[in-house]
Amino acid sequence: RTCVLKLKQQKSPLNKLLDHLLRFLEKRDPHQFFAWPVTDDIAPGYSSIITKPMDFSTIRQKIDDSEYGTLTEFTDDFKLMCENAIRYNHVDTVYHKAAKRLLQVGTKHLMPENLMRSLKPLS
Ligand SMILES: COc1ccc(Br)cc1-c1nc(N)nc2[nH]cnc12
Repeated sequence: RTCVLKLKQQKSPLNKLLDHLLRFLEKRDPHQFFAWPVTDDIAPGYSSIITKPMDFSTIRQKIDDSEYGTLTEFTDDFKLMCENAIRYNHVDTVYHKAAKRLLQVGTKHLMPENLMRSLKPLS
């Protein structure tokens, strides 16, 4: 029985990379605004304005369920998460500003030439 369990836990190279990238991106959200789904209690009317919610815990679950076939699908969810906060929150809020900064830092490190930098220690 244990051998089957071990096989299941074997991570694919893509999942190892996405795991590494997620941890890197989560570190740039010190206030944990993006750690969990935004609720209507936290942000009135959020669910009627933001039709495709996304957060780091959902991204984590999708990695663990091998739902990402490519890096682009992961990057799209990361950008969606940031853009939701940029759209819902006014420009002068801490959430709008945090989302813009996270998006800028994240896209920089998700570019191919910079990806190699974070890939090297993994190889
Ligand atoms: C999970 O969301 C939060 C958690 C704790 C706190 Br304090 C704020 C938020 C939050 N609030 C708003 N208005 N917009 C967001 N976009 C992403 N996070 C948020």
